[in-house]
Amino acid sequence: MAAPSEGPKVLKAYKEALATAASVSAYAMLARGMAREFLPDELCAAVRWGASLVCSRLGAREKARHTIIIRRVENNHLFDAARTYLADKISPRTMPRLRLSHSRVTDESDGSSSWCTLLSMEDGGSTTDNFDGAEFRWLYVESGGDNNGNRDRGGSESLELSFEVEHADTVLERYVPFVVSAAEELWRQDRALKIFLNDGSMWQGINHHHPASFDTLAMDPALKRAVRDDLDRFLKRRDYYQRIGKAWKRGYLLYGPPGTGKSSLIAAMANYLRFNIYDLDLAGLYDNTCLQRLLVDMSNQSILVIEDIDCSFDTMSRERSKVSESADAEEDDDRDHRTREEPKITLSGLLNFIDGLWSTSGEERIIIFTTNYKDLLDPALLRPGRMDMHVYMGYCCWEAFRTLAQNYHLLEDHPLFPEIQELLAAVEVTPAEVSEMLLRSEDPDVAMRVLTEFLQERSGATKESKHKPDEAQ
Ligand SMILES: Nc1ncnc2c1ncn2[C@@H]1O[C@H](COP(=O)(O)OP(=O)(O)OP(=O)(O)O)[C@@H](O)[C@H]1O
Repeated sequence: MAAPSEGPKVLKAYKEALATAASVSAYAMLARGMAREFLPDELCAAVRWGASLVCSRLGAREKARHTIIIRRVENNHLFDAARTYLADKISPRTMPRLRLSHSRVTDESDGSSSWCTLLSMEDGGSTTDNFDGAEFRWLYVESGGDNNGNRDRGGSESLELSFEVEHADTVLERYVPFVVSAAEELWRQDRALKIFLNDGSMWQGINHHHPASFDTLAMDPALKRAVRDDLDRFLKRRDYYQRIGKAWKRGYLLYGPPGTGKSSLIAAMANYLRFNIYDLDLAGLYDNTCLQRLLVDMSNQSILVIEDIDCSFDTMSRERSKVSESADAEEDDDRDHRTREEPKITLSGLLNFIDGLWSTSGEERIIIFTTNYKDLLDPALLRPGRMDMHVYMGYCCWEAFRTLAQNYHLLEDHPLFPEIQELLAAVEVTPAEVSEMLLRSEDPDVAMRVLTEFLQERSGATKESKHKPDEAQ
């Protein structure tokens, strides 16, 4: 610290320093102004180049960044995809200002709507994303609109994606496709599922809230894994199907006795994939034109289900002759006329039709046939390459029972388990029958006893304990 006598000297030196600094900056401003005025553009550019060279030698040069602008304009799917993708990246924890909107979204396939909540950035907000070792920076920019930020009145919105120039190839070839597919996956997870039933040649949709999932499905664990893995592979194979020139579709034949979970498996697949279900009733169809219209009206990412395929074509013929008889009695109109003709839809016709139509229009389609009697099926359906996977839904095995015990009573273990395991190995009961027994009581002990007695009865074993008053239910 300076001594008191030195005070005035220090003050003077300080004032001189200030004056010097002021004059240096004044000279610098003057020099910049003069350079702009008097130096030719070429010389200025050369000076800038020289300066950047010095900087780069010193390692201080910033790498050149390029920017791609994605504007919000009608039909620019990419803007919506990027916004959805970013909504999943940004968080009120890390960003001080965010916008939250709650809007009604209309499903184009059937006109129904649902509500959706979306976080987005404010004007000037930015976030950084890392992909394959490259850093991508997103900036949200708004311009125009009225003073209340109403962009409907002439304003515009865009997302600016900037990156170091060395990543220019990555951005278009890999990063943008990645953003789009991530957004599509988020949309898929968010959307409310629907099940469509055909009323003649029109689909009628209702919300599909079936709770079945692969976790709650009682079936052989290895088979369950195989089905799930097959679906995963199918989803990832867009490019593969394109390369081999085949429609991006997959066929499953589910067979087994009634009550073994074929419908539950379909619901679990739909929930897993987030695909809508189109449950086709062939008996309601008059001819190929109806069928064609229904198939064309299906959206992508959907499952076409034809249940009890072994009797569908018989039923169709029966329905047709029934209508024919009544039409004979009442006498003709146009529709009656058609009903007198022979059935126009055959199984192989249907299959060829699906192959043809789906290879030219839709993608990501699954077709599922179910039957209780595989032996009765038309060989056209069993031909190699026709249905990609045959899934046998069988009687309740021990592993399947464990799933049901967990579903209904959260039971991992129970003193009656060993006996139930032995009985299940000896008798044929469907998961539907076991479920029904488990639902008889909310008390796990009682439910286990009820099931044991049921199984004993089935196996014809003597059940002494059943007649004891305290155990009887
Ligand atoms: N494998 C299973 N896992 C879980 N629950 C099952 C299973 N199988 C049957 N259930 C129960 O039984 C009910 C009827 O089963 P589901 O309709 O899925 O059988 P299905 O094989 O399709 O019968 P159907 O051939 O008669 O159409 C289901 O709602 C479910 O509660």
